[in-house]
Amino acid sequence: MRNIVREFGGRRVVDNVSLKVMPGQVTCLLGPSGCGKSTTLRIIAGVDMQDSGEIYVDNKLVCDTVYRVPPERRSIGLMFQDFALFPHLTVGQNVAFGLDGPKDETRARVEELLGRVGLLHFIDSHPHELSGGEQQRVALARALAPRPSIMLMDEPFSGLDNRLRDDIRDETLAVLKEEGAAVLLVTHEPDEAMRMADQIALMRNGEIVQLGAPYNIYNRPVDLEAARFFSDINVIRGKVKGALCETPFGQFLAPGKPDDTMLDIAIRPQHLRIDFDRGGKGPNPTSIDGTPARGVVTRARFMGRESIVEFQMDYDGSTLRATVPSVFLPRVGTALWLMIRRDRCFVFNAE
Ligand SMILES: Nc1ncnc2c1ncn2[C@@H]1O[C@H](COP(=O)(O)OP(=O)(O)OP(=O)(O)O)[C@@H](O)[C@H]1O
Repeated sequence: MRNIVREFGGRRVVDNVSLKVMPGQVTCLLGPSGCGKSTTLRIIAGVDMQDSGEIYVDNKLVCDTVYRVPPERRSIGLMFQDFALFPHLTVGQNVAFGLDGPKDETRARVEELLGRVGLLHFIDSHPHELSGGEQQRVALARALAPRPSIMLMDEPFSGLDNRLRDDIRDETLAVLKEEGAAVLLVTHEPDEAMRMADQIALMRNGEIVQLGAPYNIYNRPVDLEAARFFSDINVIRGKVKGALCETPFGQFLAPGKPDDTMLDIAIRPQHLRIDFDRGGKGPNPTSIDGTPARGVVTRARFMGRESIVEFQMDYDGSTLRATVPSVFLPRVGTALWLMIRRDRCFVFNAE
């Protein structure tokens, strides 16, 4: 899609979005509720129309503001959260629904897909005899049956309970990869995007603010909001002097930033280092971890795989949060020292 714009009542809901989705790849359109993800998907599907911009499938124009290929001829498969299987048709008939070739070819394709999602034995059952997760897999088989070039999926797993969801995500991903369609999956859950995506398009207020592989989006967020979208984050503010940012945790490199610029140093809770108090003193500063700052534990919670410890910092009374693997539960009131790994922090202009 190129320069897609969509307005409702003068408000830009999709703001100049360009995006390319490659065959055999899953792109996740990720963003908070209301940022315009579903509208984007509906425009690609052809059930809504952009105010400007173009859409191409396999390099052929399918829609601009004057020319428009109808939805059913766009070679696009759809799967939504409230995927409804036809209740009066069998599982096999549901999957065969969009196929119009010779009977034996249709039968072979239906069996191939049901086999792939592990439900061939349900071919003559009716949807109500299947669990939610099984119905979901039938819906996937149905959407993929006509070999669409593009699969559009809008929060397809949100109706499923948590434990089921992980398995279905993995299975779905395997089937999508085998079929080789270009997949655009809408989700507001970072975990889902990280799990599914080859490429994440992070969307905010109708715009794609960052596009990249999950690793890069997580480790090189464009701004504080992008960082915060993926996990809890601590922010320490500092002021630039001579390309260095002064903070209670020592200096951070701030190349190219003019003096007196206020910066936000952002650090995820798992990247704070905790050390013990030695009669009012902390560990010695190092080039990797900088200067330690002292805080007092205000809360400590055991979460199973990790523990979350909250500190009130001596330097300004603000709260920082650290996660530590396994069981480390300091008592409330304990003084400890925190350090920030230089290679794990993000430096942004202050908001
Ligand atoms: N037909 C419409 N008329 C007017 N406003 C609309 C219409 N469709 C969507 N909107 C508005 O556009 C904005 C974006 O909606 P959209 O459904 O694309 O967001 P979303 O990112 O998919 O959110 P969610 O995850 O909650 O579904 C919302 O504020 C919504 O109210």
